[in-house]
Amino acid sequence: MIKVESLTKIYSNGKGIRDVSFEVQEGEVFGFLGPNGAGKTTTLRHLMGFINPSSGKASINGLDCRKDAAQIQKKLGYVPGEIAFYENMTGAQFLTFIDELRGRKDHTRRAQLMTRFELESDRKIRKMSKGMKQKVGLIAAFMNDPAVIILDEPTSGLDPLMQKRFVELITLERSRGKTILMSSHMLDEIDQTCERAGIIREGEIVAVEKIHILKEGLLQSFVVTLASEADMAIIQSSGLDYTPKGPLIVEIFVKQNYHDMLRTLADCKVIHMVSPPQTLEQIFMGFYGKEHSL
Ligand SMILES: Nc1ncnc2c1ncn2[C@@H]1O[C@H](COP(=O)(O)OP(=O)(O)OP(=O)(O)O)[C@@H](O)[C@H]1O
Repeated sequence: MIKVESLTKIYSNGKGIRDVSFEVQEGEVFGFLGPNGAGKTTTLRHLMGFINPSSGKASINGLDCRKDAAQIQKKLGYVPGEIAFYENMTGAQFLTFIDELRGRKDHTRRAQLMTRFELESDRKIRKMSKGMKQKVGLIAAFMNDPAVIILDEPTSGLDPLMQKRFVELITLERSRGKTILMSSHMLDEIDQTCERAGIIREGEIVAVEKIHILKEGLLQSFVVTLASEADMAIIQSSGLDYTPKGPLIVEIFVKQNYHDMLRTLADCKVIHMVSPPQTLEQIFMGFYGKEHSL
């Protein structure tokens, strides 16, 4: 359905993407993960046909993303990373304008999406926060009910409740057989919505895998507060991978060997223990070792 083949774009400053290849199957929700500046937007803009590649190609449903850009853009739902609107329109006026451009008469879906995202549709766009504009962008992309949707960091600016509503929307659209490609720098979000993901780092794809396989490589950390120096000594002689974080605090890194950590901690008095949310960084560290962070 979506096919990216050896796509390369080198900007005049030498930055860009190199030899990027991946495929998204029909009906699949595919995550495109990478830190800021990794090349996500550049790749997605090629899919929209906005830029010429230095080499390689991209296609959607057999159509060439550059040559057949107009045809692709008409059918696709797209939320860009930086959304530019007609600032003097209200949210409702903008959405009506888009519907008119597309010749769409049935506004039921638009109304449902406005309710889902609790859009204050009478507010002028120039007076909207980043999160409010993001909601308008999401509604505009989904209201046409497109079969293929490309989302560039779709939840940036959204508060946790709206992020949850977004995840629910993707789950619903997935069950309706939509093909979705979404970029993110947050593992959690991709974990909740996608079956597979590609990871991009410094312009190059480093992995394309099912999410559960990516997570198997995850280096999970636990920050543990111990009661005494004697407990610290147990950790020090345990063979566990850890970093001291304070006089009686350690961060223990685990890669599937949870039982080793639990056995060691069973001999200690643990005052407090927390596992910070899993990050993209931890996947990289799991794959390449702690010295190769992002
Ligand atoms: N028009 C441009 N001219 C020159 N360099 C560019 C241009 N657009 C992007 N870059 C550079 O190409 C690299 C990839 O940028 P890109 O915006 O695709 O990354 P990204 O993964 O989407 O990151 P972000 O989440 O920060 O937008 C970065 O080093 C960026 O500075």
